[in-house]
Amino acid sequence: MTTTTQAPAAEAVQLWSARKVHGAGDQAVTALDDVSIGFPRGTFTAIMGPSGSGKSTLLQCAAGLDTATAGKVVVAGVDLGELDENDRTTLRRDKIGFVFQAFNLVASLTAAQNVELPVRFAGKRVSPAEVKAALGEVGLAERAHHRPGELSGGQQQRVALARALITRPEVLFADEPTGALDTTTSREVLLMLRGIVDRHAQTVIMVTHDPVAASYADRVVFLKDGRIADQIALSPHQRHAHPSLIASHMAKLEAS
Ligand SMILES: Nc1ncnc2c1ncn2[C@@H]1O[C@H](COP(=O)(O)OP(=O)(O)OP(=O)(O)O)[C@@H](O)[C@H]1O
Repeated sequence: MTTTTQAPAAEAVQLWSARKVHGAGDQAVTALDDVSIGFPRGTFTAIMGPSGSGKSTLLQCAAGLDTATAGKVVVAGVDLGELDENDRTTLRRDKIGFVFQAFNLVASLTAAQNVELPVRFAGKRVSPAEVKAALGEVGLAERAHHRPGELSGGQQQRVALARALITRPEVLFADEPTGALDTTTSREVLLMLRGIVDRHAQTVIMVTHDPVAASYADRVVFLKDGRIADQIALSPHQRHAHPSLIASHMAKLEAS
């Protein structure tokens, strides 16, 4: 894999003038329009914005699941534009964790076997102690042998979180991780995300429509029409307490 050192060490992910155009000709849609932003290591960023503002596109380009049409995306010091598809897949496997709204667990496997999967995919030996520790970290050590169907939605998302973190990724991308959960279980998952940032200096980038979910982050970035329209930094004592502040920024953005 080609490695470069363009990214300042402090940034886990950096976009420079990133542009993404879907389709061509009359059908062309500019989903990301000259976006430059850094995601410092050990921080939790929420990405919000109206429907169609480019949140998923930003996440997909930043995670190497899609390629920017122009500009540069650097993850863990590696310029994604310099990688071929194989190297991008390797980078995603080794450096990036994902959690999705739909959990995406394998129904026939136990919680422990689901958590082991990324290690197996990387062709590495699975350490039962590490799997146990990963499940312990999300409070599910006692549920290691349960299948997803025997777990609540919140517990399934916590297994997905343990699976995403077992490879100690440089960055964890979360796409509406609480979208399918009720208020109580959402809170458990958000506290867990907050905890891995605070305790393990994990970098988390989360797309959400929910101001309450966004209020667990250090920073909320608002997109509109493919551009960064606004940002708010939340100090530790402002967090959780200000979903209404975030909601009012969103309302202003949607009205403008
Ligand atoms: N594969 C695609 N082909 C064509 N247009 C696309 C494609 N993917 C996204 N778009 C368009 O790009 C723009 C940004 O889409 P994107 O999904 O990134 O927005 P979003 O903010 O995540 O939206 P939502 O909140 O509704 O999920 C939209 O206008 C969308 O229709």
